[in-house]
Amino acid sequence: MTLKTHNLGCLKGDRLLFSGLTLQAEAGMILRVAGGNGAGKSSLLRILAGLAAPESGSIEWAGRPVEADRDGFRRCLFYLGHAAAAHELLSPCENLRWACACAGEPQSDRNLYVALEQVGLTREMDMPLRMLSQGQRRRASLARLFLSAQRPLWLLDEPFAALDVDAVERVAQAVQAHCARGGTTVLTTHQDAPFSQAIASLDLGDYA
Ligand SMILES: Nc1ncnc2c1ncn2[C@@H]1O[C@H](COP(=O)(O)OP(=O)(O)OP(=O)(O)O)[C@@H](O)[C@H]1O
Repeated sequence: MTLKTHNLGCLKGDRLLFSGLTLQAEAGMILRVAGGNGAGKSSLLRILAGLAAPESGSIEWAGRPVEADRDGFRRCLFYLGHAAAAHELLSPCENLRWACACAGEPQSDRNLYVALEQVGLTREMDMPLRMLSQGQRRRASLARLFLSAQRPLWLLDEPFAALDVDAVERVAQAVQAHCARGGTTVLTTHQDAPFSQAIASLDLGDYA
């Protein structure tokens, strides 16, 4: 399924971050949104996820305007924000259980364990989040990638931030596997995207 935007514009305060943004991300595609600090990458992903309204323009998913079926669109997407929506006093396992339940996808203990295993967090899975390093916290939020195969559209804001080489590799593989099964991924990253295949790229600076 394809995600398209037409002439999207984003205004923050009195600053037009970008305008006239027309993009197309098809099934099987990884689209990297690039741009300097403050260019509006997170703002764009929040707009694509339906968490903020654009100043202008429109968004289409699978050939239909997203406003035509907001709930259906929401069920198709997995959005990973820059800052983790997680509780400091809960463990990675508890946070993951809670996040999946809130998304309407309660998971078995076994599934939670396997997802946390994928991000190398089984030793820390029952420790309060506040006792974990930044990279371990990021791994904890990324565990949801491994429980989101059925959501065709992944919108990932800085998925590689704070991760070590091993975790970057695991996440890149998860994204590639998602696209190999026909999923679509739009992501932001400041580092060279560590994919073994060529990916599409869009520089927000071109729309400033
Ligand atoms: N409510 C607001 N009012 C005014 N400006 C805002 C508001 N929210 C965000 N901004 C500004 O919008 C700009 C874009 O922010 P955004 O987080 O989308 O950038 P980014 O490209 O993701 O940056 P980074 O690479 O640093 O994460 C920033 O300059 C930010 O200060």
